[in-house]
Amino acid sequence: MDRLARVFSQQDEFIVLDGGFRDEYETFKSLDSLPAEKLQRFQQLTVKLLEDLEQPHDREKCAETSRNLREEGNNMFRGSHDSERVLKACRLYTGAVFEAEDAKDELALAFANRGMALQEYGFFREAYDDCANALECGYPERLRHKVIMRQAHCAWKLQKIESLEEHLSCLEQQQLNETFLLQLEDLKEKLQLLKNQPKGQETQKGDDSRVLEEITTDPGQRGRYMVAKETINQGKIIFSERASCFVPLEQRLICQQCAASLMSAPIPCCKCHQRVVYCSRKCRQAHSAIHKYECAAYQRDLLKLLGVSHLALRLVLAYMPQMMPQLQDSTSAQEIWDKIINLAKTSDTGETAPEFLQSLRMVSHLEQASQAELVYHILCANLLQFYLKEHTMFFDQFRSASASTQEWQLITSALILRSAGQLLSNGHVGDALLPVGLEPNEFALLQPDMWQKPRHLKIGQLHNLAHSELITAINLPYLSLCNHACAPSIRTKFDGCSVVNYAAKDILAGEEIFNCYTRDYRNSLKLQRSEPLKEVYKFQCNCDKCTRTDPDQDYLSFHRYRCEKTNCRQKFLPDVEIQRNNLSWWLPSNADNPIICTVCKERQEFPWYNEFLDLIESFADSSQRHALFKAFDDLDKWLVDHHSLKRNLAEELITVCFVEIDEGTLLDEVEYENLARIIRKQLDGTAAQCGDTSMEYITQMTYLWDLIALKKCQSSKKEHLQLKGKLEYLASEHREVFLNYYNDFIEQQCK
Ligand SMILES: C[S@@+](CC[C@H](N)C(=O)[O-])C[C@H]1O[C@@H](n2cnc3c(N)ncnc32)[C@H](O)[C@@H]1O
Repeated sequence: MDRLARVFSQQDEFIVLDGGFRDEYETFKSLDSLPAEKLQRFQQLTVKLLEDLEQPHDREKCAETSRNLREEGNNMFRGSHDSERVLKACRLYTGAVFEAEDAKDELALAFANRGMALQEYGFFREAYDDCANALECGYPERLRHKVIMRQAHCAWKLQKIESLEEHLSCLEQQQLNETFLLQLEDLKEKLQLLKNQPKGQETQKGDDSRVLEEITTDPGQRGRYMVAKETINQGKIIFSERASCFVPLEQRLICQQCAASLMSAPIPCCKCHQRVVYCSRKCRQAHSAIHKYECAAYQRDLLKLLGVSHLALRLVLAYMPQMMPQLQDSTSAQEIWDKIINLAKTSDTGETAPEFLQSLRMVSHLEQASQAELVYHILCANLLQFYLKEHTMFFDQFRSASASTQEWQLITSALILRSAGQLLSNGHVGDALLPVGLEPNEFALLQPDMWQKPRHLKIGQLHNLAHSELITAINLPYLSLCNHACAPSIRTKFDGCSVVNYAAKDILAGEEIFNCYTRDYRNSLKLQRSEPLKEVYKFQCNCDKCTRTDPDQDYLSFHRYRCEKTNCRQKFLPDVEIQRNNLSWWLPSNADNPIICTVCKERQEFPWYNEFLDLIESFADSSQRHALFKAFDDLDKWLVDHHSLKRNLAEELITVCFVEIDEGTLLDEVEYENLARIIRKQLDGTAAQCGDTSMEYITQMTYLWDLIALKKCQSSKKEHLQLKGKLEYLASEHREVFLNYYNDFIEQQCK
């Protein structure tokens, strides 16, 4: 980052924005028209930066590290084949696959061995892919029949008749020993059985594809927005959208094509130093049209430095081929740019318009950005365009176009800048559930302590998925048409690179459908929301919640106290102004912001707070636990209704309890019931403040599921079904895991 900041601060002085920002094209045109010597100095800095980012690569070292990990995997696999050891071997082999990088011989062996372990564990689709990976990387000729046999076996398990036929016919042409001949005969019989099997009925999809919403335009600042065409009941799906452009946040190792976060056999790009992975060969193939232009940037670890401009680059890489038919006859950069702007002005805004057109039409407030912010985005766009020119074949696609390559370079810089500006006020971030405390280079499905078989957790392990993280920055131009209100009308479920939007309440015909760009009115003060809305989205919120006489009443209802002074003991709501708009005094950053009783004006000392934390610390000591549960109940004396601190303290208590349980501490019956009671109370508080379909609710719910699965608390069938109903709001990869857990351990208790 330092290096980038240094170069950008040197390049800064070359950017002259006399007369302000006109548009993206004019900005780069004026940069291009700098005196030749200046322009050369400016671009030399870019060249030097890209050179400096190059990283040394020692293939020998990679091969050695990979070999060692593979051997460790072999030792693990050679022992007993209990499922935990097999999964440990898969994890070690995954390390070998990653570390091999482009040391192809080692890579082939690592893939082959991982395929063997995955097959043993029951991940047949992934094992099949790994066999293909091993063969592709040049697995030794004399042993290839072993890998093909394994592939055939997986194809049989996956009921892929054509692939099975193909592999068997390939094996028939090989010289096989007796054991392999027997296996071949066996698989041939299995193939016949598969072929004779009656075909499964095609399931009819219900046709509920009525469009419930439409886009309207306000000529003023509010621009386009979404309204309900008919009454939409709470919980109904309003619309879904699949994004073709997203980037992993914080260099997270999720599938670059489908954003899957639960991977048992991640396939890395072997060239870009373990920074890019796919969940399958299919995804790797589908992403190759983008990755061929990004690989060299990942090799230099350039993209993590560029924030929103990386996503902007993806938009340009993905949409350029779709725009080309309309642009390729233009003879000058000016003409191309005018056509792009005209495309963006056409009126077709619906869900059915191609994604690139929907994206071209997204609003941008770049003209209102500060000079420093603007210059930063200009320099990022310039850097990326220069990178594409020097290190990729990106500009080859313009060879048959009428305008010159230089003109396409200008257009590319301008488009990256334009997309970045649009994404600043239209981009979204997607979340997913991940195991608590997972290292960035570890994979959830390969954690041996958690799983009993593929996608089936061990009993009592669901809470280890109780951690929601932001994993993608994602372009969803249709969802972006929703304007903001502090009480959103939708609940957005992120499912990989798709979203499903549910009605968060009943919406009447003709009513506007709002998203919420910030924390909502129950989770923030008006002032805390209005700053980012002004800063990032450039408007002042006039929604119902912000314009009522007491705009903070809902948030404050989660901050009601009873005064601790004996001569007062009145219920009070803190005064937002006196509290300097920050009521979370328990956070270390707010330590100098004590709460004052608005009735007696006395400062509150909250002695019970530290006492409670001390009791949590000594949770392992069974003699203290009773006092802790009692202290939790006593919080009701000072924290009124669903005070948000009560939720926080419940969370601390529940987390510590489960850490102890995971480490083997056994609670007695009463303690478990107490714990279940606290979790239920916590869920009630979460439902009140965040909603009972929120990620907060779902993550907290996992603790109760574990106690029910372990038969450690009383629960009713009604409660089980209520909890099961929340699965709807999970991404499909997680829903499968939760549903397996329900079926494995909870369903039977309903009978
Ligand atoms: C994600 S876009 C929403 C769609 C946008 N109205 C359009 O025409 O494309 C965000 C921008 O819409 C405008 N906007 C969104 N909500 C608004 C509101 N409640 N009041 C005024 N403007 C709003 C702001 O310009 C904001 O930067």
